[in-house]
Amino acid sequence: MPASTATVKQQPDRLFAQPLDQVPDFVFNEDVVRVFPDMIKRSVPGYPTIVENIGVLAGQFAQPHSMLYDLGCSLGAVTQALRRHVQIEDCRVIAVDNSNAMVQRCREYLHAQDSMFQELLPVEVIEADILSLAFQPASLVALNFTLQFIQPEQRLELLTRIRQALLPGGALILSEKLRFEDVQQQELLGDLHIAFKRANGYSELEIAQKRSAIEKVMLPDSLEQHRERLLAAGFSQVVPWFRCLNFASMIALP
Ligand SMILES: Nc1ncnc2c1ncn2[C@@H]1O[C@H](C[S@+](CC[C@H]([NH3+])C(=O)[O-])CC(=O)[O-])[C@@H](O)[C@H]1O
Ligand SMILES: O=C(O)C(=O)Cc1ccccc1
Repeated sequence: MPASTATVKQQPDRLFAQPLDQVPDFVFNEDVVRVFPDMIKRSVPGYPTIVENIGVLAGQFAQPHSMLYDLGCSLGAVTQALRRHVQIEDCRVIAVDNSNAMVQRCREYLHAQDSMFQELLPVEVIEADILSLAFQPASLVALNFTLQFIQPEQRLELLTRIRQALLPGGALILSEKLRFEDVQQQELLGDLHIAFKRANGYSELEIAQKRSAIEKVMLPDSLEQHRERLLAAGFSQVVPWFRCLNFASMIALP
């Protein structure tokens, strides 16, 4: 499908604009898919910079005859960036998400990318739970704002399995919203994030309703928790490479 046909299905995010009697828990369904590119750009400070630079970083870590994983790929923004930046022999991108609505639209967008550019890395989009995935030897794994949606007690095991699949010289790139142990820091960065959303056109009602929709399903950790868990999973080094307000991205080396 040409990109123009695909993009008309995108809409501005007004999902929480009307008052709701009860705000349901956030799910990645068809309604979210329609507004997702707008939602994530207006909600996550630095998102476009992070996505593009994951492609650039991948160019340094990707190795011939290995897999590049995009875990919790949503509409495949990271997969597209990987394919823009990595041209290495016998590399394949494996994009995984457990939302059927996301996976369907992701495949459409990747077909559009295929029709516009030649010699892109082959890609496979899999609808699956990343917790039950058998990883093949990988030189790059991206968890771009996905770990925060995994049950906290399952995070260490997932990271351990990713670590075991990583080849020497490869990397995990982990991007997350951060929580802060210090009450004042939490309040300041939380308020600044709200100011970011307001500046991007969200009303107080939209901000409040979205907050209650995600509070039980998206559970951020602190930078210290991330570092300690990554080391416990067997990574040797954790290097934060991007930070904007309460959002950060780290490179974890095997
Ligand atoms: N257990 C799971 N297995 C597979 N997928 C999952 C699971 N849990 C959640 N997801 C998927 O993880 C994605 C999280 S969004 C990632 C953005 C993307 N990386 C981007 O760079 O645009 C982040 C956000 O919306 O803040 C959703 O598509 C879920 O369906
Ligand atoms: O909207 C928020 O407040 C967030 O923290 C980020 C987000 C972005 C997209 C879906 C769910 C959460």
